[in-house]
Amino acid sequence: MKYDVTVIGSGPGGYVAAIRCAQLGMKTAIIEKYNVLGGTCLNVGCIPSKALLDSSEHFHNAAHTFKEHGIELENLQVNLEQMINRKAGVVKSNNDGITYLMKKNKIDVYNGLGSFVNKNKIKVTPESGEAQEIETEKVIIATGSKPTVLPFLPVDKERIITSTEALKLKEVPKHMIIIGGGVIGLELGSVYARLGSKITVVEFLDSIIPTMDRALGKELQRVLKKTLGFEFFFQHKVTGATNTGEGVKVTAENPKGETVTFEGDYCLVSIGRKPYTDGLNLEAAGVQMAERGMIAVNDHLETNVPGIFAIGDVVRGAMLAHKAEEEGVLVAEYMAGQKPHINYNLIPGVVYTWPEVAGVGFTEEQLKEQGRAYKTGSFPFKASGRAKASMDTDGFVKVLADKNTDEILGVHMIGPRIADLIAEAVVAMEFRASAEDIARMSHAHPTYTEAMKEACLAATENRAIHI
Ligand SMILES: Cc1cc2nc3c(=O)[nH]c(=O)nc-3n(C[C@H](O)[C@H](O)[C@H](O)COP(=O)(O)OP(=O)(O)OC[C@H]3O[C@@H](n4cnc5c(N)ncnc54)[C@H](O)[C@@H]3O)c2cc1C
Ligand SMILES: NC(=O)c1ccc[n+]([C@@H]2O[C@H](COP(=O)([O-])OP(=O)(O)OC[C@H]3O[C@@H](n4cnc5c(N)ncnc54)[C@H](O)[C@@H]3O)[C@@H](O)[C@H]2O)c1
Repeated sequence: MKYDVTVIGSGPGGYVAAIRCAQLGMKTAIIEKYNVLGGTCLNVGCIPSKALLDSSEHFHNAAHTFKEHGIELENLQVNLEQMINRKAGVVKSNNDGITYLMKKNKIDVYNGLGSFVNKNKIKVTPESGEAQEIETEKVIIATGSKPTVLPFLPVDKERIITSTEALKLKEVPKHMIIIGGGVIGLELGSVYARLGSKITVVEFLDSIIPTMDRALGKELQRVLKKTLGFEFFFQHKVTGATNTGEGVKVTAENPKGETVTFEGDYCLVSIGRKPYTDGLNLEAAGVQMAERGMIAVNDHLETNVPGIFAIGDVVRGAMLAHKAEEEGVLVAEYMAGQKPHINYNLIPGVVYTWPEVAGVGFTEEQLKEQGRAYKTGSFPFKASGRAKASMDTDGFVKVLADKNTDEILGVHMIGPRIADLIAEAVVAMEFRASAEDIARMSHAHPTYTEAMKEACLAATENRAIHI
């Protein structure tokens, strides 16, 4: 079989690229080594983690806030097995959805490991059965990433686990030690803290979610400690972890250079992810690598070999599903002769804790580093009528705008339903709105979105109304 384009990997980068290629009239194939489509995001990432975050949030609210709302429950219990089964059902229904989309767009799906024979020929080796070769004019590599593991942190998938195992535990841990205070650690830590686990986060740097605007990590740390009892150990360099049979022992070096030991029953290693290219046989096509295991690409996401492209977690940039999707669309449109563009500075980052956290554009730290003249406007949710009604008063919206032109340069939020609210900031910034533009737009009352308007009012001339 000969294709115009073959996509290797069916995550959000790969399957979206395949659909866009098919929409543009290319004869398209997609190769996925597992028997289900959707990649990390759908099978062991975004979707299952959000399913468990939702379930655990219901439980936490039932246990802690329902009474205040006048709803009384007796014998509240966690049925973890049902929670995990529901999650599996959510994943399955999305798997089916992608299979349907492949059919609808007449994309041929091959299950098996894809590896280059040469730049126009790919061998597909299924788990069982005969391998076959397909010919192709162009290739999009979308093979994603895997958790980073360190030699002194031997993940045994029993007690010392990664996010993949944490999404299907058979019991609620008594004490989960989390190595790395990034997105995965805080989201999955929240799931189990809400179900009753004690959570200890051991972080190498001096803040959680350290790449986001620093004000967000500070507020999230305060709230997670207050509402879920998280304990944080910063500037601790983890040096080892051992499965003791009944539990785990984690050793770390504290800021004074002393060795400290943490004991728990599970240890989640969430210290980042690394690009995944095992088995691709890139040498056969002559594709060059960049630093840290990434595939090297140019601005059009084309590798050094003309006609071979790479997108998503396997190339530079944020390891996010929506970034991978945009890149998939860009490559398809570029192949079709269009002139697509991605503004990487406006790809939002979201953490699905409660309160949720999100940011887009420059952080205050980045603006300081650039020496840019900027002004800030903030609005706390404790002054929002909507947030008071739902008792979600932690957090704020912070807007950074150019001091001279008033153009919005960054928006950083922590609070209720922020994951959805950040879209307004993205639209505003894509259209290069000023803070006053947003401040003058009507925002429905009472909604959480009013906090964005108020923060823009605060940034404009310090004229927020409700504070
Ligand atoms: C726990 C967790 C939660 C996350 N939550 C979010 C979130 O809420 N929002 C967000 O934006 N991002 C989230 N992410 C990150 C997100 O999952 C990734 O950024 C995204 O999946 C990257 O997409 P991708 O298409 O590049 O690769 P992937 O989704 O990793 O897909 C790559 C696919 O390629 C296949 N493959 C690899 N090699 C071969 C081969 N040789 N032949 C055939 N197939 C191959 C793999 O099996 C896989 O299916 C989360 C990640 C994790 C782990
Ligand atoms: N909501 C989302 O969008 C979402 C959710 C989950 C995962 N993801 C993506 O998946 C990727 C991986 O997530 P992650 O949480 O593993 O990585 P991360 O990069 O978000 O966080 C890793 C954290 O571990 C710390 N760390 C690194 N080495 C350490 C060590 N030896 N000891 C102690 N701390 C150490 C880092 O300083 C950092 O704070 C991220 O790039 C993220 O974008 C996104």
